[in-house]
Amino acid sequence: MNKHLLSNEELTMRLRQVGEQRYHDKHPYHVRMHEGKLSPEQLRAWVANRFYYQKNIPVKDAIILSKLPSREERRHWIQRIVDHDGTDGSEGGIEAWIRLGEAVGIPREEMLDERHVLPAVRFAVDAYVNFCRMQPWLIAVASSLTELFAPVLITQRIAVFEQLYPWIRPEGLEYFQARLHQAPRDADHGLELVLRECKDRGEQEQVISALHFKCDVLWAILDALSLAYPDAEAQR
Ligand SMILES: O=C(O)c1cc(C(=O)O)c2c(n1)C(=O)C(=O)c1cc(C(=O)O)[nH]c1-2
Repeated sequence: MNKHLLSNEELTMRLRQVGEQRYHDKHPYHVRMHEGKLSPEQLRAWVANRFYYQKNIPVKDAIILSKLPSREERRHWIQRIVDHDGTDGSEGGIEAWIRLGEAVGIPREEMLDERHVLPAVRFAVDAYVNFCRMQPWLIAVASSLTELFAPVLITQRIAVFEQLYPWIRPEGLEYFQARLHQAPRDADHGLELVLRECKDRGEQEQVISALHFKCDVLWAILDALSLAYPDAEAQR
């Protein structure tokens, strides 16, 4: 059995492999979204359900914040909460996602009252928050590393929405534009912490498993959407 401590390069490669194999861009629902094949109803369902993920991100980041061992790391991490919850004069990601909802035709109150949120989406997102609640901070931080893979995908998504879904009002894309600089910054910090703090091979394997778990959360959200909003061809 090969139990040596992985080098930073090796660990980074193992983490990237998890994304290459299991990130949600490979899910059929997501593939169809990026091929321009989702119906307006399917796209609205994705936006309304992803809102439950978005609104819980700062909650799980507050949980991680409370566990971080140093002032320096908390100073860094708190920015994630500000990015989503906003501050005076800058509304933040949750508001931007509500506007994305409006831009695809979902009234604000329908986003806020969660009427479109599927039970399995709720369970998947709650599992992510609870994972971060229960696990040591290093493992919780590692579960956020799907953000390593998000910038490429979000860059594509902006172009896809503009070109293949021209009925989406352009102001809806502001959320994704903001993530283009927030996500790489967050991913770099998360990866730096993981590489620096993993002390043995056991911990290294645990952070890889945490990323695996997180990919499963994102995958399960899309499984739920596929079941509730099947393709027109599949219904025939
Ligand atoms: O649209 C996407 O594909 C996507 C993916 C992810 C991700 O990989 O978890 C995040 C986001 N967006 C995102 O907007 C976001 O704020 C975010 C925070 C986190 C996290 O786990 O802390 N992931 C993601």
